[in-house]
Amino acid sequence: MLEVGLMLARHCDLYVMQHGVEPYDGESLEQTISRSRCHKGRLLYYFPRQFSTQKEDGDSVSSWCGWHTDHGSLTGLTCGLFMKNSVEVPCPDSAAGLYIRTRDDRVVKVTFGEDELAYQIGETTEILSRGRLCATPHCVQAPSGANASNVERSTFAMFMQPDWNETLNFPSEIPYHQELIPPNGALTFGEYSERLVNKYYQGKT
Ligand SMILES: O=C(O)CCC(=O)C(=O)O
Ligand SMILES: [Fe+2]
Repeated sequence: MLEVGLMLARHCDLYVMQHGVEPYDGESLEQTISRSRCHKGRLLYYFPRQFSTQKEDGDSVSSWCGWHTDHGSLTGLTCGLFMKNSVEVPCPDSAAGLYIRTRDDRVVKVTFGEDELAYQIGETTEILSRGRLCATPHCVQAPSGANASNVERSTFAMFMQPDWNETLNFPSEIPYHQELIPPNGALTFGEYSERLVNKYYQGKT
């Protein structure tokens, strides 16, 4: 997944340069990802919907995981695996699964097979590419209907991100989290991540 992610990162760099951003002063996505030892692989597990404590989300598109963007560089994903009572089952509801919001504001269901990988752009890439690449808003919908009971979902996500100690030079114009960036625009990815976590969980900056 990392190997393919690096190939994609190379294309992202070319795209960004073609769109008028100079070779990033050593901040190429490919190089940043390739020298990082800070990627995170996570096996994600979504409980059957009837165990959800959130009642208000009903049948919404984000009933399993709310709309968000990932904060790293690139996220690699495998397709969701659905299980019922410990046995793999076909997805019982064609509306269930991962959704993204496109640049032109359409909500699109992401479909890909078990021998394929999907990649999403993270916020750090949006910021460092001066907005030429956009972080991918996404959410996950739980299955509904008679056959959805006891159905759980698992998938694997690899969050590719800069090294904790990598200094990132943030541009003066950034689309979000502006208040987290010091006047000289320089923060390590670790400092940036900690500021983000404080912002989300304690309302501190
Ligand atoms: O489960 C998925 O397909 C997406 C997971 C996700 O968005 C995340 O963990 O950040
Ligand atoms: Fe995500």
